Amino acid sequence: MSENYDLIVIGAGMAGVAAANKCGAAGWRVAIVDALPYGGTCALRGCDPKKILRRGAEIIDSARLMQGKGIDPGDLSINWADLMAHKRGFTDPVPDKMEKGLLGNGVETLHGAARFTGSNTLEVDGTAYRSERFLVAAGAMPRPLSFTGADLAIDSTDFLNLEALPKRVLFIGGGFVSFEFAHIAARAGANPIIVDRGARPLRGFDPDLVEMLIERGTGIGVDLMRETEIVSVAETNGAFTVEVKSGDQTWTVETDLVVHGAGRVAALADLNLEAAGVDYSDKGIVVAPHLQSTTSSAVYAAGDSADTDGMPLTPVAVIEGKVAASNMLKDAQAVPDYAGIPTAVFTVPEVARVGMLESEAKDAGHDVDVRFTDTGGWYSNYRIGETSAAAKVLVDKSNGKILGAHLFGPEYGELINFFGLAIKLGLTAKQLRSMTAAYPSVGSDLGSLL
Ligand SMILES: Cc1cc2nc3c(=O)[nH]c(=O)nc-3n(C[C@H](O)[C@H](O)[C@H](O)COP(=O)(O)OP(=O)(O)OC[C@H]3O[C@@H](n4cnc5c(N)ncnc54)[C@H](O)[C@@H]3O)c2cc1C
Ligand SMILES: NC(=O)c1ccc[n+]([C@@H]2O[C@H](COP(=O)([O-])OP(=O)(O)OC[C@H]3O[C@@H](n4cnc5c(N)ncnc54)[C@H](O)[C@@H]3O)[C@@H](O)[C@H]2O)c1
Repeated sequence: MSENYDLIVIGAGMAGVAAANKCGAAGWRVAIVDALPYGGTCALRGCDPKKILRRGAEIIDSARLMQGKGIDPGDLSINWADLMAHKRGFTDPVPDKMEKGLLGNGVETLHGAARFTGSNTLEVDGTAYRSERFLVAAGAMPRPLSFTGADLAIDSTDFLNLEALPKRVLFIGGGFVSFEFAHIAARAGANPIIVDRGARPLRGFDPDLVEMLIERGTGIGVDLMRETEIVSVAETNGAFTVEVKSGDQTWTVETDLVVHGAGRVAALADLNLEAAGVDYSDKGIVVAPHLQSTTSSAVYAAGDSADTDGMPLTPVAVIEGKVAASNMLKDAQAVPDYAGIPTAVFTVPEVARVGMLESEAKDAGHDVDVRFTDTGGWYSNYRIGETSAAAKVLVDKSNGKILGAHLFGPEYGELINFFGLAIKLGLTAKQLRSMTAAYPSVGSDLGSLL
């Protein structure tokens, strides 16, 4: 057994690295361990590579929107292999860079799968370690699916590494992963189908704007089957027959690829948390609001593997990693501030949200002024040929404060950040409207939305 550490961090993703760097820089003896190359989901298998592929889709879409308006898209197309190489130009250097950054902060970097052996001990591929504290930042993994042939579906990581994109692609689930990837696939020449068991996909987003997104998707060839369950998947000669069921009707869909977009669960199964006396569920480690395990004082958790009020998103993972680190360093009980954290589904165009949904605001008893605007005809959309765009801003009538903002349109994934800041600072709609934006920028539409 090696000597005592102040902290061992499990998982070198956004949450783990933020915490390890902070505690290492503060002079603690810190080690971090990952079973995979350093970088975690966001940088290697999620947000960043996804948005590089999306760039290809944006260019195709932008050119098509300008057809007959001075641009001839001709046979403009995505070269999938080259786009993938462009993606690897970003992802390949990440593990080295991240490890160097950690070493620079005095953090020891370990490689292998960690597994608890007691409340203050764990082993990494057979080597034992002891620490005063642990931060579990192990992230999430695709939810195990139980229908026959579920193992024939590839996951989001596999999709982001595809060497070639086949023509027919079926996505299981109507969430972030399926919508984002289907929008990329359609612009790359595929015919995507999204199969969702619910009546309303992207449930965390404004239903009116999601319906506009679905209609926009239909226009580019993204099909959606609602209230439809997957019964089974079977493979014959490299193609797949997917049996689906809606109500009492059952039918089959032929496809070349099946992609898992049916949600993710905390990646805790291999950690042997029972040995450390740590309570957990599919949502993550059960923690107090200050991110300490409710059943083991030596263990903290952050990011996708912590069961908190924060959504499983990168900005949340970073905030939680930093707050957990600060609480451990100071023996304090600070609570992460989740106010005003925006989220976007990076379809083309994107749908974005910050703060409350209209239904949440009304259920919470707010007297809500719902300011809905169809911005499809506005200058900023006319300029680029987009006709499908809208915004819904929720203002509390009692004090003028912004309760929520919901946007669907090009560049609105940037515009949403202004609303996030306004909600975090508790600004009123009038105060936000007092901002002067560069003109003509999408930011200059803000005043008119309020
Ligand atoms: C396809 C996709 C796209 C996404 N796009 C976005 C986006 O655009 N914006 C956004 O905000 N969020 C996005 N997300 C979510 C975001 O990636 C996650 O919320 C974020 O990366 C979580 O960070 P984390 O540090 O909690 O976990 P992770 O980054 O997943 O890191 C966990 C690490 O722990 C390691 N690990 C697990 N178990 C062990 C063990 N036993 N021993 C050693 N190491 C272990 C794993 O190998 C992994 O590297 C996306 C997710 C996916 C899947
Ligand atoms: N842009 C982003 O921020 C971004 C992008 C991708 C992923 N993520 C994160 O990753 C998480 C996982 O994403 P996701 O898209 O896999 O999940 P999700 O939770 O967004 O959506 C899953 C969907 O699958 C449906 N579903 C579940 N089981 C099903 C089944 N058997 N058959 C048919 N439909 C089924 C659900 O009803 C739901 O609509 C997200 O919650 C998000 O936090 C974020």
